[in-house]
Amino acid sequence: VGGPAMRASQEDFANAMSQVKLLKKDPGNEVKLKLYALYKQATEGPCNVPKPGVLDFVVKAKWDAWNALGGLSKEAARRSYVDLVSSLSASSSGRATPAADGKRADSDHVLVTSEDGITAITLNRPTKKNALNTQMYHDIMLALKAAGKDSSTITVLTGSGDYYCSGNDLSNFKDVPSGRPEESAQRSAVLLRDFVDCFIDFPKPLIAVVNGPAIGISVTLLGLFDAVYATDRATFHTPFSHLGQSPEGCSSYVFPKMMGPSKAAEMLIFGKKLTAQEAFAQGLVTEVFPDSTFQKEVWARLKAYAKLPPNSVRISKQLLRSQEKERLHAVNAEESRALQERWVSAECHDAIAAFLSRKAKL
Ligand SMILES: CCCCCC/C=C/C(=O)SCCNC(=O)CCNC(=O)[C@H](O)C(C)(C)COP(=O)(O)OP(=O)(O)OC[C@H]1O[C@@H](n2cnc3c(N)ncnc32)[C@H](O)[C@@H]1OP(=O)(O)O
Repeated sequence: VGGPAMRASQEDFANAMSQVKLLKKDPGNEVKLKLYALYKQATEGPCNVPKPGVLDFVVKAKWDAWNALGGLSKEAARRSYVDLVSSLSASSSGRATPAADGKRADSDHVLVTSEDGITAITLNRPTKKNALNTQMYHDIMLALKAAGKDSSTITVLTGSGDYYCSGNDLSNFKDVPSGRPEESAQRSAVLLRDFVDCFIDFPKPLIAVVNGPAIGISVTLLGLFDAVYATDRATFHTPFSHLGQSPEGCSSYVFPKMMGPSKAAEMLIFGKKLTAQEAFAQGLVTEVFPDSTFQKEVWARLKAYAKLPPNSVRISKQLLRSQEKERLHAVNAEESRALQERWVSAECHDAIAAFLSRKAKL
């Protein structure tokens, strides 16, 4: 990614730092900690100052928030800071926000819980079928960075409501400042690459609990998970050509290896939607469960896995991934570059416009 995006981002960052002082409403301690952490990460990089004593509550809370960002790049931290300030400014001034549903986009859409050795990240935007808005990409990255370092043995991604995830929020395309589509496409490509990198580099077992239909990027990423458990109600759909786009999530490399080139082409080029059983037959899904017992059976299984010795599990995961890591990063970079071009194409614009004007549905 070239210099212009970086310079623009630094300018945005400086503006956001000024804006934060003008907020009319106090955003609350949790948000203030998040802002502090992102600011430190953006300006100084990962936290490497000694951990303060437990009795020094405020300093400890700040340190924890900064430390939780792990190795998040300065650039990604800057972007998250800018997005967070912009959503706060919008809500404090009553303006419409970039979020597709008109509400403030914040971590309410990505819930994180940690229990029984399992950190669960839940996509929680059921009214939009858990479509991923920009803030959610950032929140998932933060959640993964934290989960990679916490004491849990395994990490789970799942959805709330009837969908697992309907993929990229197509309304993200509405937020392009007029006259700057190339810049916006470049920013999105950087975000996409950073986002997928977090899955490639995730250091412990990552398990998808696919509670319903999955579309787009939520399907392609499954190739980077260590196990994928699906309800028999789930479907797997990657309609990239219909949207004038191209595959991401390393699927252009992982899917052909996993299911053979022609089955991968049916999905990734021609947009064939798979049932859960078909996805199982292609190796994309590890096991399919009846919807009526899905949650009970899967969580019982996960709790048993989470009792395994965490270090052993982590080392095995890393060994399995290490052979392919470099290649996956290269594929991710290439796919992100291709999408950057697709996003400014007429084919893509027409498809998104059709969805947004409700002329098209998958
Ligand atoms: C950093 C950027 C990275 C980008 C990476 C590239 C990623 C690519 C992809 O993920 S491509 C896949 C994109 N997804 C789609 O094309 C799905 C679009 N949605 C639909 O076709 C349908 O909504 C449906 C099939 C998911 C569900 O249909 P139905 O059961 O009839 O429900 P509704 O259509 O009424 O949906 C309810 C509500 O949710 C909104 N919604 C659903 N999915 C999305 C979405 N992906 N983007 C935006 N909005 C979505 C839908 O508009 C409805 O909203 P409303 O109630 O009308 O306000």
